[in-house]
Amino acid sequence: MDHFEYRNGQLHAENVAVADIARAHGTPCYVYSRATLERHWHAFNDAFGAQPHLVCYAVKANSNLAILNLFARLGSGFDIVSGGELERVLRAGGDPSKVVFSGLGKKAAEIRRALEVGIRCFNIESEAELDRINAVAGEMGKVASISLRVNPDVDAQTHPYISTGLKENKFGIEIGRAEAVYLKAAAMPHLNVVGIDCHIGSQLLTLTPFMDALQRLLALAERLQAQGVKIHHLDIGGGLGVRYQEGQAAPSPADYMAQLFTDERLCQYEIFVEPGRAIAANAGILVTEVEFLKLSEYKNFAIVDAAMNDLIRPALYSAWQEIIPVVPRTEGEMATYDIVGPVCETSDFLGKERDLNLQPGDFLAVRSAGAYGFTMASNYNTRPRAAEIMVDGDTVHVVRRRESLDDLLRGETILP
Ligand SMILES: Cc1ncc(COP(=O)(O)O)c(C=O)c1O
Ligand SMILES: N[C@@H](CCCC[NH3+])C(=O)O
Repeated sequence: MDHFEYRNGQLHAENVAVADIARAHGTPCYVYSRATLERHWHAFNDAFGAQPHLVCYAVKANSNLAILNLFARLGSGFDIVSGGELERVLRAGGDPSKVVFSGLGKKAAEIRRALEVGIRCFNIESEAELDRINAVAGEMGKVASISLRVNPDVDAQTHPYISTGLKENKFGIEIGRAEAVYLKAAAMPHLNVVGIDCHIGSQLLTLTPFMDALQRLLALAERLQAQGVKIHHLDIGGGLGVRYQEGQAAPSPADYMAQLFTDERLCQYEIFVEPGRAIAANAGILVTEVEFLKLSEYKNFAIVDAAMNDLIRPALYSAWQEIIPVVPRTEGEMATYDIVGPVCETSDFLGKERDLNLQPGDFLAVRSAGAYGFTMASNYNTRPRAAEIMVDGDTVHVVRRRESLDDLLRGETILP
């Protein structure tokens, strides 16, 4: 259970009772395990053995500075999608020369800043972006290292909202056009072609789509090399899924790499990988308190103090995440509840039809909440965002305090 385990009748995060954290720091709060985060990062890094590679942690999954700093200390690279994420990486002590910049709407100012600090590579998503990066680099008297994010038209077999590698998706450059665009890029004075990039989607539980995409990338790389465009690295993106639910099977990073490297052509390139969820999801929980129980003959609701503004995945993708009691009751009855928040939307639920033995005041933990939890949180209904807490062995660190109402209202003005 990844450093979140029941001991002495209650849930622990590493060596600390989660109920003690909830009482000391209030709910809702996110609780992360340092040991789990580091173990997951190493699982990716070690899966490569002696193969030249760079693990570029996808910052969007969980961008808390303390987490980025842990990975920076391990020598990690980072996959960013905005100037904001770049500043986070820098502030956390990340090495800009290990940063790849993805995303399809890079603004000139963001490109300028990335060139100024010397990132490793821009993953370019359109021909227009090629022109913009060439122009900005030219103004600065620099040469930008680039790869094209290729859209291989492969079905990632995941939720349609997080599939990115089909030709109808907005991402990347259609693979049929890629060769022509590469030749154009290679001729631009302020661009240096260094790699090929691809990211077909998130929460993939089978390896076949990754293999299909890889075959297309390798074939493209061969065609480009034959035309004198030197390809140094292949960036295979992120996307490896995790087990959210009992009975789900997710390939490990080691399984994933073993499968990819069955094609030996891969060994001639440096391999970049951009995992987010597979590193962070099961390293975090969202802890919430039951405020009220609302019972009827049709339906039981447990109204809790976390809501869709804290964790939007259930509302947005009908995502299923396990919900467990922090201190399981030894007396009383199980009942079937929808676990809902206080937000004024019917889609505001964390889980539906869960069998739990509950009383008001109980703490619940939503598991697998370390990725795309806090980073997707909002202030909807003028709700302050939750605290983020990192457990490191016996020690509890508040790595982001709960927002205050002052934080929330800052910057707004009324008319004179
Ligand atoms: C370009 C890119 N790289 C990496 C990731 C990280 O994906 P995941 O969290 O599924 O590993 C994403 C998000 O899907 C992405 O868009
Ligand atoms: N936000 C999504 C994943 C999207 C990945 C970003 N490209 C999730 O919570 O599952």
